[in-house]
Amino acid sequence: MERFLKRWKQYRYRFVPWIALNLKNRSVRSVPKGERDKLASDAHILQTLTHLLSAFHREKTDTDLYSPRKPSIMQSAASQNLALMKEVMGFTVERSTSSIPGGGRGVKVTAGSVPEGAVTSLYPGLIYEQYEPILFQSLGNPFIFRCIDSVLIDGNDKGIAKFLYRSCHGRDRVGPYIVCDDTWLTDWPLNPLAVGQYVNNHNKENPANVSYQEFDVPADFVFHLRQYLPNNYYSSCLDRLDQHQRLTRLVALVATREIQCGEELFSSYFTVVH
Ligand SMILES: C[S@@+](CC[C@H](N)C(=O)[O-])C[C@H]1O[C@@H](n2cnc3c(N)ncnc32)[C@H](O)[C@@H]1O
Repeated sequence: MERFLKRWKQYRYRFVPWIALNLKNRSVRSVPKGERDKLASDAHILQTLTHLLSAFHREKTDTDLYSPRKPSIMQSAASQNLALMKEVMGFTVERSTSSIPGGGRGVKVTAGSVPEGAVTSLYPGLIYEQYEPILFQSLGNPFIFRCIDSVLIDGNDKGIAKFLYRSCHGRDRVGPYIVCDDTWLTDWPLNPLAVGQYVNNHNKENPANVSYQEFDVPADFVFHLRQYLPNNYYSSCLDRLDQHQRLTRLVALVATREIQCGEELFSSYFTVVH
């Protein structure tokens, strides 16, 4: 019994509500604690993001919030950034129908091939510290992701989650500057990496090919590139002395092997930390 309880506590269920109903699908990714959990180093993730987001910014078209967001402008800016992703990273990923029957949406590699250890996507959403209230947002919500340190990220693109993300996005503007991206809530994400919330859990026929990895964006990250980061905090900057001096939690989905064009990404919703 004691052994059972110990193992139980070691589990880190990434998506609690769905996993609770799907114990038959359970299989586990086992990781050692701390740095050794990392498939890609923090320096590699930071370098990838800086290169890619700098390319977006260099080629930026006028999609600023102050101007009305016309679908045609947003669509062309999103396609342009997808092309830049291919140029900078050598591959693209996009949301599409999952190959798993009844699996809803999934994410596929749509151009090039993903090398092992590459950042394939990011898990967007509003970040909650473990002591912050999330009960109402979590009801019937399959998009609440749990980090290894129990920080929660709500990546739902509908309902109250969408409303709260949008309102925090507006709240934290610094003058004309946007400090996070909210276009992942639309059909035209300006950061094409921000589709990790649609990655489905692996099954027998489709073993996992990506793995979640927490990454904290340093406080001195290039300020004008923050407009492409698809995460923001639920808590107000007024609760903290300087919102923009704090680390920003991201979750990267890192390739565990080379993934070819046309393949779907699959993760493991279960992780055991030793
Ligand atoms: C984080 S969401 C993933 C995106 C989701 N497929 C969608 O269409 O929005 C988690 C939900 O995806 C579905 N899902 C994930 N993995 C699955 C699998 N292997 N088989 C069937 N459904 C799956 C379940 O409905 C689960 O609640």
